[in-house]
Amino acid sequence: MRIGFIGLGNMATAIIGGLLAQGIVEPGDVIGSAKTAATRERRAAELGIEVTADNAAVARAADVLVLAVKPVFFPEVIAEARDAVRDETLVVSIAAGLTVEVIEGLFGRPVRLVRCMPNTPALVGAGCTAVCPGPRATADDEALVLRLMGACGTASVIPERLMDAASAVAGSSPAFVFMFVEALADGGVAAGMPRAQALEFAAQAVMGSAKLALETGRHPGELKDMVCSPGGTTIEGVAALEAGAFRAAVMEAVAACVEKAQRL
Ligand SMILES: NC(=O)C1=CN([C@@H]2O[C@H](COP(=O)(O)OP(=O)(O)OC[C@H]3O[C@@H](n4cnc5c(N)ncnc54)[C@H](OP(=O)(O)O)[C@@H]3O)[C@@H](O)[C@H]2O)C=CC1
Ligand SMILES: O=C(O)[C@@H]1CCC=N1
Repeated sequence: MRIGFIGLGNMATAIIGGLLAQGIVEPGDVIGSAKTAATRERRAAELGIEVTADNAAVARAADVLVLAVKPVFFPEVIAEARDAVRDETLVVSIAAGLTVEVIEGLFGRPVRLVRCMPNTPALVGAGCTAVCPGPRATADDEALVLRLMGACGTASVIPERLMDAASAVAGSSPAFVFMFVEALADGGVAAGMPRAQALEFAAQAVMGSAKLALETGRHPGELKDMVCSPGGTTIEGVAALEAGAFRAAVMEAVAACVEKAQRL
């Protein structure tokens, strides 16, 4: 099975890196295209994959064709690739906001299409991918995408009406988490910690907290309460976050992402 990627940016690279690290594919199984020679050369060197400037060549070579350019470039890359997409080619879109109907409209004919919303932790096998099979995708197509993306973390089928929400909560949220990690570390540095140590402690605490929530299944409020000793230090920090409208800011960030996806 050959997997083709049109677009070799941040997300495609995270998926390819994850698939290679998990041993799901070999570098020779992957072909990709990018706009600039600089990106093509960098990805070929980093990942050992075949690269080309020719999007149609990627579509011709691929059993699974992943469309991994920004939504605004979908019309032009699909125009270049569509004649090379065969009836048996499985097309996977990872674009935010673009519905199955819109993508099929760009192909001008029915295609076997699965929409996915992955995130960059796929690179280290800890991704979270929402999967939405289009009407012409078969049960085998769905199973294949779940197997591929599941190898890079978790992968779950969701209805298309929830894809914009999943795009925010899974796709975009790593950016918010990294901002939080950076801010935690800044606070540690302000209190005298060396930068590298503060970053390591902050990232490890975030990872451990996520693991605790996932593995215990306990409500995050209960887990928060377990940290707040009566009259202790943590509740002072919780009060400071509430004064800064921390949770409202996070909810507004999710809503802003959803709104933007609906406009794409
Ligand atoms: N980044 C993320 O965390 C996530 C992104 N996504 C989705 O993934 C898609 C890609 O996003 P992201 O990886 O962040 O974007 P990037 O900007 O990092 O990468 C886009 C890639 O597309 C290439 N490209 C642009 N035009 C063409 C073209 N005409 N033919 C071939 N390749 C082209 C670019 O090439 P070059 O480098 O040469 O300019 C680049 O390699 C988007 O649709 C986004 O919604 C989904 C989930 C998470
Ligand atoms: O910012 C974006 O548009 C993409 C989609 C989800 C994460 N990154």
